[in-house]
Amino acid sequence: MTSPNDSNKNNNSANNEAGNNTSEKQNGMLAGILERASKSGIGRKKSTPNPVESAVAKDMAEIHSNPTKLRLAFLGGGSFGTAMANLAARNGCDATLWVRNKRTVKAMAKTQTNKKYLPGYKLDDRLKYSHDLAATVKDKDIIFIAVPGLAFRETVKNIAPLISGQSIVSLTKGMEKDTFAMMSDIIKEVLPEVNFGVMSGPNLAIEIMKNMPSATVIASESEPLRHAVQAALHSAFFRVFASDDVRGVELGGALKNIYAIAMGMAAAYEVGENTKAMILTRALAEMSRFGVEEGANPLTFLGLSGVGDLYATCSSELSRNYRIGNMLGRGMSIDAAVKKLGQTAEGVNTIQQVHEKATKAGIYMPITHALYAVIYEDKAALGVALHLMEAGFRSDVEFVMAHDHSNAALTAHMKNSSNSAKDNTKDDAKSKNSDADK
Ligand SMILES: NC(=O)C1=CN([C@@H]2O[C@H](COP(=O)(O)OP(=O)(O)OC[C@H]3O[C@@H](n4cnc5c(N)ncnc54)[C@H](O)[C@@H]3O)[C@@H](O)[C@H]2O)C=CC1
Ligand SMILES: O=C(CO)COP(=O)(O)O
Repeated sequence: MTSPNDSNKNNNSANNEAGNNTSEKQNGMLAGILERASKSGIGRKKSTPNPVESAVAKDMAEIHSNPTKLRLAFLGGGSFGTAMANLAARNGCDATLWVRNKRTVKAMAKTQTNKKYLPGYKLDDRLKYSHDLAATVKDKDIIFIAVPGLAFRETVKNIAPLISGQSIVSLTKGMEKDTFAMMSDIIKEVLPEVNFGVMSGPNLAIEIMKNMPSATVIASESEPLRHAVQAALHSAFFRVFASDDVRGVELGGALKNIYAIAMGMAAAYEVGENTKAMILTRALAEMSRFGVEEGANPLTFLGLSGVGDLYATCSSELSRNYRIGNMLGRGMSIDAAVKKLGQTAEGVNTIQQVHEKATKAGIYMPITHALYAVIYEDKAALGVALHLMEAGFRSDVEFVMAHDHSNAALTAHMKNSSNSAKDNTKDDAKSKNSDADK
């Protein structure tokens, strides 16, 4: 199998002569960043297919022409697990949705709706429901997990003894509390032999239920798994794109929740479009900067799972994170806002994890730190926002362009000019005094 890296190498050598100047220029522009991303190897390394991968791989050609062969489990009966299971069932796959509560399962099977999380939306007749985890997971090709980040490890541990040849795909956009583990880290830790992927993108569940055209990204090192997920979920309403940057795609989905909270809060203050554009764009810079430190490819943040999801969640009241921010902006405490929402808002925990990690690692994340100060240190939002605006000179798009991002030279120059202006003023004053003395 040829990896995307191999084909890049071939293209590069074919274009070597003609493209020398351009490629030097690009190397200069991306100086160090791509190198750091590839050195850390996260999300870029191609592992040798393991026995689990071969379960999907061996049927790949058939799956492509006939996705109905796929047997899929969806764990987590909230809005997203239900929406994705429904898409798969509608595509004709053998799809089972596992929900932990027996009574809820009975009600869903009877009414073919998810009354609590997606009220009023009829689910496909072919979707099956179960509260029996072992029966749901057994003999499946792919297990999609859509439980909140805080319940992810427990869920993976519960299915671990049931895994024989299944692949796992995380749909969760969270981070584990205190460990800073992403969901793919948890899968690797608990089930090191298992073939896995993560799916993330601008996918507000209710819009998907309304058949509003949407797109997402499946990221995995395994090409067969990427294809199988595309075959399972792709439709005229829902496009599934592929990536091999697991870390970048997963971080995009988790980090954007922080900024959806910031934007919801800003909206409560009735900020203008310029302000929203500034927050969104500087959020993207922060996400990419953090991503690079974590071994992601910064260019992934320009895709659906980065800027795409950032835009969707920062602009919509359908986003639970946005709604939390809005309630905070209207003066509610974080505990009261979470209680009122009554659904998952991953950003509440992600702010804490990223604040802590960025502080320890010295990663410049001013918006995240500012939000943390407002939410968890009870600082006044307007004062914190003013402080952000008064921060020193920075460069634009410094996460992909090689800049001196502290702008040290310019800052020093400004300092010198202001010092010499002060000296001149002193000199003027001195000479005025001495004139007066005369
Ligand atoms: N709702 C959306 O539009 C999207 C959500 N996501 C992500 O999907 C994940 C799940 O979110 P939603 O479905 O929206 O959440 P939700 O708040 O709608 O539902 C969460 C579901 O998880 C279940 N659950 C909680 N703890 C559990 C445990 N220990 N074991 C088993 N089930 C448990 C709850 O009973 C509930 O059914 C989150 O990480 C979210 O960021 C991703 C894309 C879109
Ligand atoms: O991730 C989402 C859309 O892509 C859903 O966002 P919320 O979790 O903020 O509702």
